Amino acid sequence: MLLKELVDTAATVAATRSRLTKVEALADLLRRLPADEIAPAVGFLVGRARQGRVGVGWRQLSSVMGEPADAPTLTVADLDALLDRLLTTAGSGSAALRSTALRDLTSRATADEQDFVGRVLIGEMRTGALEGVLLDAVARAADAPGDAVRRAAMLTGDLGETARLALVDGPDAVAAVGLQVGRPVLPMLASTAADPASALEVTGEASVEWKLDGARIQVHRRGDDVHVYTRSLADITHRVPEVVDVVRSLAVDDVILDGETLSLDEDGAPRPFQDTMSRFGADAPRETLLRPWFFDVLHVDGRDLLDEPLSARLAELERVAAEHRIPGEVTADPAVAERVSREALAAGHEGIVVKGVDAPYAAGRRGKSWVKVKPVHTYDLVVLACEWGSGRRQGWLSNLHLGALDPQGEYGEPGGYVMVGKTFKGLTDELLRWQTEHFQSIETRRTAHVVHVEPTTVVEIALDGVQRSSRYPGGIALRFARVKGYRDDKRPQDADTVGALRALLPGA
Ligand SMILES: Nc1ncnc2c1ncn2[C@@H]1O[C@H](COP(=O)(O)OP(=O)(O)OP(=O)(O)O)[C@@H](O)[C@H]1O
Repeated sequence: MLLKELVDTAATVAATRSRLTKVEALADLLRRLPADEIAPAVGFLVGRARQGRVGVGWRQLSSVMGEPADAPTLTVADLDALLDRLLTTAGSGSAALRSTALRDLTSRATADEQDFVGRVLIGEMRTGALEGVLLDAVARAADAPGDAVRRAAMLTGDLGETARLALVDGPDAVAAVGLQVGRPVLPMLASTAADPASALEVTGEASVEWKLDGARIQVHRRGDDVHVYTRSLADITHRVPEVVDVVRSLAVDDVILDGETLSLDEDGAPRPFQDTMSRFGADAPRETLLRPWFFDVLHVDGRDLLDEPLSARLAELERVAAEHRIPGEVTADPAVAERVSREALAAGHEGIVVKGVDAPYAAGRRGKSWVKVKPVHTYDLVVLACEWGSGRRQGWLSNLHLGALDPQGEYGEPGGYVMVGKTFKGLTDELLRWQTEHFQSIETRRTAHVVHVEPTTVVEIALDGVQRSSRYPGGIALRFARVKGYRDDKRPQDADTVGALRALLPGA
């Protein structure tokens, strides 16, 4: 298929607020795509190419981009092949080869296509809300039930593959998608309540568990083969050998476990969140030892447990990984939940997660079956720009410009980001060093004091609240914002919304 058809559909989708019009436009496109272009096309549309990030920066791209072509000739397969090429061309002498490949393709693109290709390569496709719409479009185009398509997407963790399955192999193949050891599923997520008693009101009798302030892990073991995945399903097995050892030591053949990992200091107190996350980085130092704590089990020795109630899954967890369970208690009594919360906070953790004992494991959903309660508000925001520091921080990029997601396009393009504040608090020397290098590598332009960057870096910010402000376009500003750490495991479209922050306004 000509890339132009995809670019035009993306433009139609961006230009309308009507969900139905979006779904129809996408379904029409999906029906017309040849089988081998379905998965690549879906990846482009949702801003997640099959190949992942291929390491092209804005600067490199603008240096090769020449005059656009007059007539559209590029195909979806051409762009997919370019990404494959960029991914496999690495090492010495590769920069010139990569530039040539980029120049060849972009010189054959029309102006609209150049813009689209640029956004695909940089990973800046602003389609945060598009995944749900796309799943509806797949269901419509394949004449398959929406629920089955959504479930298949959660279980495969792969929208493109789900679309291909639905459109090529048909609705029965979608319905047959199950858990597979070795293929990560999207994690179940929690909603939020103000205190333990209100959380229990939502869930009824619940497993009230410590909320450890580490990083989410999902581990898959088949025989001796163990894989560890992050919240965003990246495979980090080789970075966490001590977690692999723990999983290998369990008395099972096959298992899928869900949990949290973090490092403790000599006294058993949790180390700062940043220490855990830094272990997930590419050349992370190994000086802190990670420990896994598991809170759920999705599969044991040939049995899928996803649809079993939590009470049954916890009984299995106790059987297979008793020593590595997260602390918690099953109760319907608010006083007990309060006590568990106090114990978690006293031990230096973030709060609790309250989970209804009858609920199945809802992969990829943020529902009412899991409710988190944390006394300190933290939000995930996207870095839009960074200011050069002064004094002791001279020469370092320091003060962050923070953006919240604007899914509906209240302040600009839907899926864009609205600036809501700045902070340079909470940054360690190590983070300053890292961010100075990182932000210059994703720079889009700069002025004397500020480096503007691609909105791709998610940072977790603790705050005391928000106030009304005329300084920022969203009309709100963060109060006492401080950096907790970078969230490599989250995508920019997972950032918190401007609406969620506005809800913190006094009297909102
Ligand atoms: N006992 C627990 N049960 C579930 N999640 C836990 C638990 N302890 C810690 N966590 C962490 O808390 C998160 C649950 O909150 P949520 O689903 O909102 O994810 P999140 O968006 O990563 O939130 P947060 O930034 O608050 O960790 C999980 O992703 C996991 O990393």
